[in-house]
Amino acid sequence: MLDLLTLRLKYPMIYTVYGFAIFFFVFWCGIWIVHLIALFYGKYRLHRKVKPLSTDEPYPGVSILKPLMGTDPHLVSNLETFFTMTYPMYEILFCVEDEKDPAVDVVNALIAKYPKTPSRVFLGGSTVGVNPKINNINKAYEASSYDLILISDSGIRMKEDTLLDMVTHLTETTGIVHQMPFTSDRNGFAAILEKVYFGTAQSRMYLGADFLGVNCHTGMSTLMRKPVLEERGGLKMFGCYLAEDFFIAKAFLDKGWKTAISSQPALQNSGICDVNSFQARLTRWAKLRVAMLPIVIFFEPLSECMVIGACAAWAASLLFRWEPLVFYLIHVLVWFLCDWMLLSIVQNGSLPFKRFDFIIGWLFRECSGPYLFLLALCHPEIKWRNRVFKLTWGGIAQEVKPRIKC
Ligand SMILES: CCCCCCCC/C=C\CCCCCCCC(=O)N[C@@H](CO)[C@H](O)/C=C/CCCCCCCCCCCCC
Ligand SMILES: O=c1ccn([C@@H]2O[C@H](COP(=O)(O)OP(=O)(O)O[C@H]3OC[C@@H](O)[C@H](O)[C@H]3O)[C@@H](O)[C@H]2O)c(=O)[nH]1
Repeated sequence: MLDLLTLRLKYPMIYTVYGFAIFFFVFWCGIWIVHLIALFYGKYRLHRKVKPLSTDEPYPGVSILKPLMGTDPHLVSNLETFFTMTYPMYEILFCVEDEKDPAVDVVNALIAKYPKTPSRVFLGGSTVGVNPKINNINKAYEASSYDLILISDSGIRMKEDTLLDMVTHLTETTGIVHQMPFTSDRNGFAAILEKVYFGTAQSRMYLGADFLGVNCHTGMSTLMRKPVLEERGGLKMFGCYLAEDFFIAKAFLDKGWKTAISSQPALQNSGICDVNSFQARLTRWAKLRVAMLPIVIFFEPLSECMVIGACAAWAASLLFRWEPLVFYLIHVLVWFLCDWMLLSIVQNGSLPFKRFDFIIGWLFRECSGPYLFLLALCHPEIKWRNRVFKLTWGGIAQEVKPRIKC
């Protein structure tokens, strides 16, 4: 009788343990496929020579929306790159919420310096939702002259041909072309950390997602078709989300449009570059992802090198009797080498730091990543610039001291 009871308890336990081991091992194999996709697809897709559009058609005009809030030591030179692009037909619409913001003087000086580039300033914003970026740019969006809208955050730097590169990727079936987040070359440990993160962990998932058509649209530099947005009621309809980028792309995908990354990654070049604000930003983004897609609570930590390595080492020791420590160390080493290759592909040129800096930056990122994610889960309130928000499941945002109902 006792034996029968022991057997009844023992077998489900064994099945469960082996079930977990098989799941971890299969997931680990899946992650290596994502590594391979990112390496091959990144090599094939990024940094292609920009081809001019066919001479039969005129270049489509682009309205560039620049939400600004405050200044930093790089703001002038970053904004200046928007005036020196070679694209033939575009306008720049600067948006500043607070009329006393020092960014207003910066913008006015640049407009005076480049009188031939059509540009305007929109002050005061308009309260169409809770998302302060949407509130800031909606007036300019409504006043924009062209059917293509480029939303470009304040810290973004453009090359002369970046806009052309984005427009050439906008095929007949593509509704949105976005730049994969990356960074320009800056000095200091925080800059290394940012480059390592965006060029490895994030690029891997971003390239994997773009290859498989999964929505990973990040709105720091994104070109979209205004008529499609208009069909959905305009930009203001997305003001109730903090992750407006994700929901805009979802609206396009639901309507049958494709989204695509451009060949040049986004050069983030904010003059504020420190470890704390970088980590706060990653934590904020993680909170957005968790609220929009709760399944990432489980999968995102598992996609981290150190976590999946440990799970797979345990699984391999159980399933195949492989030595777990050796397995784990080889796993970390190969992951590290793949990340180095991926970063070199995304950078497409010499890196502004030594290999030793990469090792330190990479170890710091890989060890802090799971901790930051845990922090995001424990403190779901979101602080963005001078406001605090909370998100309900599904991604609808509420300001903690609400100014408008959404
Ligand atoms: C075996 C495959 C396992 C897949 C595990 C997926 C775990 C997700 C891990 C990392 C997420 C990186 C996502 C890309 C960048 C997102 C940056 C971001 O958070 N941006 C927000 C702010 O601008 C924005 O609102 C969010 C945009 C989209 C978020 C989408 C998250 C899901 C991405 C899933 C990627 C799956 C890749 C699949 C490859 C097989
Ligand atoms: O209160 C604000 C906050 C931000 N912004 C503007 O919004 C842009 C992005 O702001 P930050 O650089 O602080 O934030 P992030 O880089 O994290 O933004 C990113 O994540 C959240 C998404 O909604 C954004 O689309 C994406 O760009 C900047 O151009 C900034 O000037 C405002 O206009 N008002």
